[in-house]
Amino acid sequence: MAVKGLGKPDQVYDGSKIRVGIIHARWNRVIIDALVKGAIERMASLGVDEKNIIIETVPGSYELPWGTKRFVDKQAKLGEPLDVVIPIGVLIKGSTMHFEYISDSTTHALMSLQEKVDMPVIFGLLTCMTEEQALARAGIDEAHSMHNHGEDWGAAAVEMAVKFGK
Ligand SMILES: O=c1[nH]c(NC[C@H](O)[C@H](O)[C@H](O)CO)c([N+](=O)[O-])c(=O)[nH]1
Repeated sequence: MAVKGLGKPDQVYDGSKIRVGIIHARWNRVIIDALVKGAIERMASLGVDEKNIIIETVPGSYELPWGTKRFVDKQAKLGEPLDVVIPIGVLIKGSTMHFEYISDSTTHALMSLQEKVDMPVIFGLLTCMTEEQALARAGIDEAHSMHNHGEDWGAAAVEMAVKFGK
């Protein structure tokens, strides 16, 4: 019996009235693009209009917290406020401690950002020890051994925006 992973939603949420921001890093781009595609496809399947999915990018995962804050502010100023935002980044362990410092600091910053922007900030940061782990979690490894985690993030975004929206 599969234990790990996102369980079935308690109901199917209608995303037709929400606006979602996706802000993604550009490091490890092949994996990023698969995750973003998975999130968009899942949100579209839940009724989110593709014109209500706004995409922004930053250089790397370390820039996600500040970039997300400014992205949310910019959309509000444009009169097109977001209901939820999905920062997406892929960190892959290298031979230094860079990975650990960025993973830890970015995770904490994204968690606390929710209070500042007063909206759900979905955790779309993959922190992987190997490239194979990252490919698998984007659903693009040879064996297709895992589902695309971007789909889970898209589903979480719709649920959190619909359930707890302002
Ligand atoms: O998004 C990532 N940024 C990475 N570094 C760049 C970092 O996020 C910043 O963009 C950079 O330090 C400039 O601030 C990564 N590594 O270093 O391995 C990585 O794996 N993923």
